[in-house]
Amino acid sequence: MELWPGAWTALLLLVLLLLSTLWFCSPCAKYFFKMAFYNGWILFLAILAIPVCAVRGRNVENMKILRLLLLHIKYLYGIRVEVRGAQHFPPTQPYVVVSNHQSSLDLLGMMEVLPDRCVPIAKRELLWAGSAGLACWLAGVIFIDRKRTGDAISVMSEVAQTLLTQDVRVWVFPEGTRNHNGSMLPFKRGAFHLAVQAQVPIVPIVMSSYQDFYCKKERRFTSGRCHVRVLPPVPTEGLRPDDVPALADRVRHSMLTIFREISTDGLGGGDCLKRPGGAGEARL
Ligand SMILES: CCCCC/C=C\C/C=C\CCCCCCCC(=O)SCCNC(=O)CCNC(=O)[C@H](O)C(C)(C)COP(=O)(O)OP(=O)(O)OC[C@H]1O[C@@H](n2cnc3c(N)ncnc32)[C@H](O)[C@@H]1OP(=O)(O)O
Ligand SMILES: CCCCCCCC/C=C\CCCCCCCC(=O)OC[C@@H](O)COP(=O)(O)O
Repeated sequence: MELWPGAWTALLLLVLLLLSTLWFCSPCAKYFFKMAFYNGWILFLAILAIPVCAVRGRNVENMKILRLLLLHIKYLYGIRVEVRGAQHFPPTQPYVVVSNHQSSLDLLGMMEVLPDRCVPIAKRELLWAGSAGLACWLAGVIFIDRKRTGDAISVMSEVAQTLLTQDVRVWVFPEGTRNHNGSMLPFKRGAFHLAVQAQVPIVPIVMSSYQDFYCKKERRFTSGRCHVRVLPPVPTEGLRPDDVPALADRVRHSMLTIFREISTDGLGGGDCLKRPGGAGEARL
């Protein structure tokens, strides 16, 4: 079917009008647009990053390129990221960073403080996230198969060696999955075993609750502020595998205390916690 040339313009204008009406009238539609753009923009940036990173091959130094490309996203979304405690990063030695994991938006806070030669540990599925997966692989992200505990543990043990021999730092989300419920899940112990095996310090990092600007359940995503707090390193020298459970509990407790302190409502309560009868209400 042939369309009158002006019809294309009219159609385009109609679509734009529809999209802008949705944007201004429906917070839910706005949420979906913003999330779609977030993922789409990262996939696009990854396409730009791949050829630049490929020159060096798989190399932790490529993480600097990803970081540089990702740092502006907070401005696009009107999110102010305020960092405190960056002086706590040990200047030279290897260490294990542990941080809370609320959403893929953690990338914004993470890029703000990511130390040099620091690689995140990620679920294997991310490797298949198109251009983003390839960019992560080129930047040395360590992938683990969460369905195979034995394999994941042996990857972590290899990482313990790499930390020391190649002078790298590792970033682990010890909750092991995203958690939107305004608290922290029990910590898995892989990061702590890793630090004890390598006898390197643990640097806890806490990102405040996103509840004032983001809620997946309510489909709400506005501008806002996120506090990122780097806590003093926790030494592991002299600790043995038997000490890992107590170490993990101690670190989680200190992180949860800070999370509640820096989150807007003073409790670190997630969006659903603010509503009577909300899904996470019983957790506090
Ligand atoms: C410019 C464009 C850019 C485009 C790119 C976009 C992004 C940019 C770049 C970078 C960002 C990438 C960031 C990606 C982040 C993705 C985040 C995630 O994927 S989080 C999910 C994956 N991570 C984790 O799961 C880490 C935490 N998990 C653990 O530590 C786990 O313990 C585990 C090692 C994975 C194993 O888990 P599993 O559930 O299978 O078992 P358990 O935890 O129950 O452990 C069983 C048992 O084993 C003990 N254990 C654990 N580890 C060890 C070890 N290393 N040595 C010895 N023993 C170990 C554990 O303690 C349990 O025993 P027990 O119960 O007795 O304590
Ligand atoms: C710190 C977050 C890193 C985010 C990287 C964003 C990449 C966005 C680009 C393409 C979008 C497709 C892939 C989406 C992957 C989202 C990454 C993420 O946040 O992983 C979650 C993982 O941890 C835990 O997984 P589950 O919560 O158990 O399911």
